[in-house]
Amino acid sequence: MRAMDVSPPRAAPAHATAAEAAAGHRWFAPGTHITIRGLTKRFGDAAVYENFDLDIPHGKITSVFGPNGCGKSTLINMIAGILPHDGGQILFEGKTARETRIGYVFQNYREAVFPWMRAIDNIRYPLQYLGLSKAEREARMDRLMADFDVKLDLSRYPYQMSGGQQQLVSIMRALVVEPEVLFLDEPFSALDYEMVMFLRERLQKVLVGRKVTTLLVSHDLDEAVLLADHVLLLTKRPTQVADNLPFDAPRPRTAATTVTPEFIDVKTRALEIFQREVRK
Ligand SMILES: Nc1ncnc2c1ncn2[C@@H]1O[C@H](COP(=O)(O)OP(=O)(O)OP(=O)(O)O)[C@@H](O)[C@H]1O
Repeated sequence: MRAMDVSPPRAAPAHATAAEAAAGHRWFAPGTHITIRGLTKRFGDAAVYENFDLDIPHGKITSVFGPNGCGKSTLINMIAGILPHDGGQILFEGKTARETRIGYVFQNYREAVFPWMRAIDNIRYPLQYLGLSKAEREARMDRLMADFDVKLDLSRYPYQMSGGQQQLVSIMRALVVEPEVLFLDEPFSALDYEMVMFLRERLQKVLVGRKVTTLLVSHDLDEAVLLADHVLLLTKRPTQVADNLPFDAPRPRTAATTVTPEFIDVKTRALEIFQREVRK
């Protein structure tokens, strides 16, 4: 039997190769939170990912953008550990997804919130699994309420709330565990614009303030760029990284950010890369 690798995770001076990853190395480049090496995923005979490598930076927001069906949701679901992969390695500073506190916000909030629970109980729900004292659970709830500055009556049930309000509940529920990594799959796509602006603004404040490593899948290029520290552009299948564009405009970013030259420059470059990939 092979001895288990019980050495502590360690930062590496350079990137690990896929072969090193396959050999069970748990080291990671400084500043990197998620290290993906040699990732492979097939659905039947169709390879979605083949020997895919990626480093995701710590405490930053990375937007994932790419051609239709290239595997954006598949990627974040594999990283989050809710979809198995066929080969390769995904580590969070040397740890597995199970050893990492993760939050996930789905596009379909109607299926994500518990209809039989009041909004406040939906938000509080995951805290019972963290083994915290009552005082600490209450402190977490208070911090979250203060961060979001919610004016909403949270004693209501989901059916008494608008779609945007339900998505706010599901975002708050994902954040109450104070995740190290947050996954957002098209979180605003079915919401009205006023609510989208409110959620973008509050979410940015919390994620940047708490330095949560975030992966956001968005079909809206404006949104992908607006919220991101890095815009990860993917190719068609088998999917590879087409480019990874940094965007370091000051925060908070608002609708006014979208008319700045920096924003337009990154968006234009992203669009060129996207169109090149779609035409291939
Ligand atoms: N459970 C599954 N069984 C078979 N094929 C699947 C399954 N899940 C995804 N696929 C296929 O894998 C590919 C990637 O799917 P995925 O949903 O990750 O892409 P996406 O980039 O998020 O798509 P979209 O742009 O439509 O949101 C698609 O061709 C999809 O049809």
